[in-house]
Amino acid sequence: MESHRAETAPRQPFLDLPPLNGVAGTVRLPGSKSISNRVLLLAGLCAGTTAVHDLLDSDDTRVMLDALAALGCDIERLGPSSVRVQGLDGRLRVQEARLFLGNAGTAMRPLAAALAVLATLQGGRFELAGVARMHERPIGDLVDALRPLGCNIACPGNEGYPPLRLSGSAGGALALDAPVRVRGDVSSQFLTALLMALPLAAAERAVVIEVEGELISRPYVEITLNLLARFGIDVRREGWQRFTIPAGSAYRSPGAIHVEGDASSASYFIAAGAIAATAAPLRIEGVGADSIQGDIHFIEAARAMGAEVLTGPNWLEVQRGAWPLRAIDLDANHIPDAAMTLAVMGLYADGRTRLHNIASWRVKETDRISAMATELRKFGAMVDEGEDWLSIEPPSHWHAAAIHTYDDHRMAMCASLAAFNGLAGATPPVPVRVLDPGCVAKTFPTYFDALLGVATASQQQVPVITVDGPTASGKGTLSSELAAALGYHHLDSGALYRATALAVLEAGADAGNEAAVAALAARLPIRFELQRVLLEGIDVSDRLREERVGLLASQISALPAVRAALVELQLGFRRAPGLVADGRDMGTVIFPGAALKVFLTASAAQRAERRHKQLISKGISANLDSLRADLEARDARDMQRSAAPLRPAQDARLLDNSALSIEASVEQVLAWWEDVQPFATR
Ligand SMILES: O=C(O)C1=C[C@@H](OP(=O)(O)O)[C@@H](O)[C@H](O)C1
Ligand SMILES: C=C(OP(=O)(O)O)C(=O)O
Repeated sequence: MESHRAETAPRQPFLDLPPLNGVAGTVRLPGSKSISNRVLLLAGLCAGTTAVHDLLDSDDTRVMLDALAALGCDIERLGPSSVRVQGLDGRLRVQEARLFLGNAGTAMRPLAAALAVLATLQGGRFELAGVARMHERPIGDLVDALRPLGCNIACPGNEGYPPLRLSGSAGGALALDAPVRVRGDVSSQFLTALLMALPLAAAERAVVIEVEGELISRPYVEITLNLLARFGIDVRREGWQRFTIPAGSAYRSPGAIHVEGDASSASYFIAAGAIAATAAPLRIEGVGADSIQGDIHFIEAARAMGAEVLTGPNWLEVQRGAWPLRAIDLDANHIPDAAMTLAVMGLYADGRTRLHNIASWRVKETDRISAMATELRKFGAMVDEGEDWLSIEPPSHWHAAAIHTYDDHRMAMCASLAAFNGLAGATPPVPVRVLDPGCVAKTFPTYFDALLGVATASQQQVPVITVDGPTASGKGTLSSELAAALGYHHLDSGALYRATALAVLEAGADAGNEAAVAALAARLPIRFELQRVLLEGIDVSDRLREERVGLLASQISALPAVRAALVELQLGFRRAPGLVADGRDMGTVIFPGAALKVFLTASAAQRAERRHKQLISKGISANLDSLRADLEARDARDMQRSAAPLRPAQDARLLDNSALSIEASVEQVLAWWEDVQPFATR
């Protein structure tokens, strides 16, 4: 399943968040999942083309886009978050397709209904499947609503659950004389699905849908009605029980449509603001009080807990009000997704927070009542659960915990909010390990970047791993692999010296003038981006590897004033979630308090051989003996220089990788890293 994930989501098996102590700045929300998938499907069904702007790019929308493409819709990318969809005008262009819909309820349910209706009227065979959890999420109430209309639907796995097989032959008809009856107490998506599918059969007659029993998650049906209206379908609603699609209804493209930011995704930042925006409000852009999404009402719950929220057109500003937060008792049926965020806010409250009427949590990405109870207890909270409720009392003593996320994006995003525990008085503040952080790909692939873009941590709390060692010991490769495995930043301090050397060469400065070189170092306009080094915005990664640059770097790095000039710059790389710093004096001088220090060595013969291979593979001829002599001379110079000589820190762990593969070295360091972590692995 992970292979289907949006590549912008984290890939590592866990992400350790250090204790966070504030939030500030502005965050821009990704598009709403619920709006994106509805708009895509409606654009696919209607006549004409629809340009969709600010579309969410995530696993859930990708499966919808792929499904529409498989059904023969032309989809043109207009930009990073815009597409143009050529609709099918209600006529099947493809008679057979197998659609993989991941774990997207907003794709599975509406597509099932639309394709069941179209296959019955026009003929066709369609198979709809998803990930294993999707096959445990009920769809029986929708199947039971469609079968009496004459739709042929098989559930080859378990009755009432996906996968589904939908089939029909051309010239079929739907039995629509009696109202279509659907239950609404398990998921509102079944009603939504019928409301989007049945306009396809309402050209000549009105279609009536009646809800049996209670309808849950009602605001999502409002999103549906709102968007149907944008596409030319004016549904008449009588309470929440009866919906009439008027005779003569036909989908009409609005031409262009803009997707609001996701109000459920906003909840994590509203919570972060309520907990940690103490100096100035956190600004959240993309959604405002006039949103058509029901989860905007999360604001009221957050206010009840103490948040100060200002709203405007398409923006929110959130600041801490009451502190600790006030515990609340809330019927959260209207905000099933965002209410999970309230459970985590409960960790910061002045008593017991109780959420009820949330039975649907049990049939979503995971059994969310049970998952939330299990995981929040790991922090030390007292949590009780019932069939349709959850109550949370904050920890009296916080524990560092490794949180299982159950392939549920919201569990991962919620867990991250526990990293503010220092503000709740945790002593010491504890880090939070989020297992499988990549599951946020479902609706918010860049969530952790967004959070860490506005969250602050005290530098002392940000973990550092240092990797020092002689030239060609492989510390660069080891460090970048470690950083990737942990989702940490990487400081290649050697590159700073090389970049300074390049700057000296470019400026034609006198390399012997220590003060002049130090002045250049102090103003170095350097940036690291995706494994590339930029100097004044220009990619100089390859030039930094040039021989003359390396030689000069080695020379100027012996100058104390140059080393001093680069200290601040290096310290600045210590940012959440953590840092892997490689060089020659990382553990001894720059980060003497690092939680883990590695001193990497390999025999001179091995290192010379590696460098030789590297050069030969680039088509550069090289002599093994002279390479080895150069290396040994460089070692001697590095070890004997007076300013920060190359030597292991007293508390460094030595790793001789002469006979180790890169993977084995990475594994060894990760094992050492685990040794110094406070997480109890359960
Ligand atoms: O229609 C929608 O877009 C949704 C409806 C809700 O589901 P239920 O109606 O199953 O509660 C919600 O949880 C889901 O994330 C999105
Ligand atoms: C319940 C959710 O998703 P789905 O659309 O798959 O039902 C959710 O996003 O929290």
